[in-house]
Amino acid sequence: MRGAWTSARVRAAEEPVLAATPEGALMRRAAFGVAVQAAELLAEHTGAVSGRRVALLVGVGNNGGDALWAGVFLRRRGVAVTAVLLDAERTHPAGLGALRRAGGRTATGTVAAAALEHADVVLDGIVGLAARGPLRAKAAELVEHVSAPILAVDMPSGVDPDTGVTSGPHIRAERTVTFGARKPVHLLNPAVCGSVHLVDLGLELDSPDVYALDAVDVGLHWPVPGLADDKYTQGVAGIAAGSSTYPGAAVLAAGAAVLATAGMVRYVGPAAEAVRAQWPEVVATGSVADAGRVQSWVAGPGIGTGSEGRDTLERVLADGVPVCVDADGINLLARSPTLFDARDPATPLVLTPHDREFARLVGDPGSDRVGAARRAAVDLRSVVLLKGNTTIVAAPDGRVLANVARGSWLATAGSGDVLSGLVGALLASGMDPWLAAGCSAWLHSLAGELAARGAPTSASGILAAIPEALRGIRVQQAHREY
Ligand SMILES: NC(=O)C1=CN([C@@H]2O[C@H](COP(=O)(O)OP(=O)(O)OC[C@H]3O[C@@H](n4cnc5c(N)ncnc54)[C@H](OP(=O)(O)O)[C@@H]3O)[C@@H](O)[C@H]2O)[C@@H](O)CC1
Ligand SMILES: Nc1ncnc2c1ncn2[C@@H]1O[C@H](COP(=O)(O)OP(=O)(O)O)[C@@H](O)[C@H]1O
Ligand SMILES: [K+]
Repeated sequence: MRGAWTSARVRAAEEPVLAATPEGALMRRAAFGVAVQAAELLAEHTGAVSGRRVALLVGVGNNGGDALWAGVFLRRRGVAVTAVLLDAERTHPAGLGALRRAGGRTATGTVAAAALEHADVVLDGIVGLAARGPLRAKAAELVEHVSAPILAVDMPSGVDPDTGVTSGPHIRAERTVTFGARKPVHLLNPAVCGSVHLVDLGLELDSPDVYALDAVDVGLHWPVPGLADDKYTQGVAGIAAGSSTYPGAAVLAAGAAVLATAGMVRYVGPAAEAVRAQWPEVVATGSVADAGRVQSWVAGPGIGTGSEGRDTLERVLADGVPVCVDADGINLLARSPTLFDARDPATPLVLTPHDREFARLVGDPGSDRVGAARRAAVDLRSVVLLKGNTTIVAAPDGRVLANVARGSWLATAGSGDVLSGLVGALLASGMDPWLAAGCSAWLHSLAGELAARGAPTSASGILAAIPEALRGIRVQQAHREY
């Protein structure tokens, strides 16, 4: 798993390393990493390094200092470097002196505009860890002149380092070189960072503020039956979904659970006939009382918000096994919070709201979706999976992971029902509920991409792509084992 740490924690971790190293050593190390990546970008885009032009956008702090020192290293490779200073008086003195000695130039006014317009690559050293708010007017005006690829120093300027939120003009980088540790922006808003490269500064950091999964993580955790397993030992997932009006939600959620893991799926509800017709392997009954034992429940997709749905949800929450509550189940909880009392707080609960359901439950998530999901998880003593292009999964113990979707094809009717079936299957396997929700979101996104392949798909298409997505991560796991 990759981790990211907030700017305050990275600063705190830098302190002892700064104290133990000669002055400027850390900055030069960081800047060298920037120069290496800048040279690579130059070579990729222009076919050469020596003789090419790099412009530096230099703010008033150490982020600007990094850019200036990177300019020094690029000069040594024969690059023409021009620094555009946002405030000459407050520019990093050692960096500026070193760049001048190395033959770099500084520019203001129309010369600066021309340097930015003609650069082959531009380094964004406007602001880093100390960033607050969007680019200020002067910086924003200068950035207007840039059409070359931008390499962000530490992070793209104008973007909040800890939330990834943009609220005005900001840099959109092709590549970002960050130092010491990834910051949340790198996991939460990769669209503005481009590819992220990490320069190790020897910082000591544990328990990241935000995690992200990759294919190997998901492949390693996804349950695979062993020699001694049978259909029961792998966990039986129960699906309480659908209604006579919405049988499709039940078919999709049950189908996702069938395809996600081996073992067994039970269904309860008024859509039993439709579910059986599509998935003959599902054991379908009319009510929770008749369902037989399960190791997890999914409750909510398409159950409506009437008394029947409410009774089902209450029974499921009282069943003493992990539950994933989605869609109408969340609306029912929002409308009647006393329903939460049916649950033993020690039994895991995963809530999977989209923004509007989240708002009904605990209020508008706002732009800081990580903060909102984290608070909701603590308040509701549940894992909260807040859906969106970036899906946030927060656990009541404070762990948060972010899953950035591969494109937006998942935004299609019934897609969430498929996700809830995946979560139910992984909960039944006994997986940690936070990880179960995270792995589900990750695989859902991959299945969406495989189903779409560049053209609109459907929830049924996403469902049908689950086996291919799983085969893909099993291959990754096999590679890791040898
Ligand atoms: N510490 C270390 O060991 C190492 C640190 N390293 C590097 O230092 C960086 C942190 O440097 P830093 O602390 O000097 O602040 P930095 O981010 O350059 O900001 C400077 C000033 O910009 C301003 N400003 C704020 N918002 C703005 C906006 N939206 N648009 C425009 N301007 C804005 C604000 O000043 P103000 O004008 O408000 O007085 C702020 O004080 C870090 O990201 C990494 O690159 C590496 O060398 C590795 C070793
Ligand atoms: N713009 C988007 N980009 C990527 N994924 C998205 C986007 N919008 C929604 N999604 C994903 O699509 C799914 C939609 O779920 P949901 O809103 O419950 O739909 P439904 O109720 O129709 O099943 C979620 O997994 C969500 O994360
Ligand atoms: K920057």
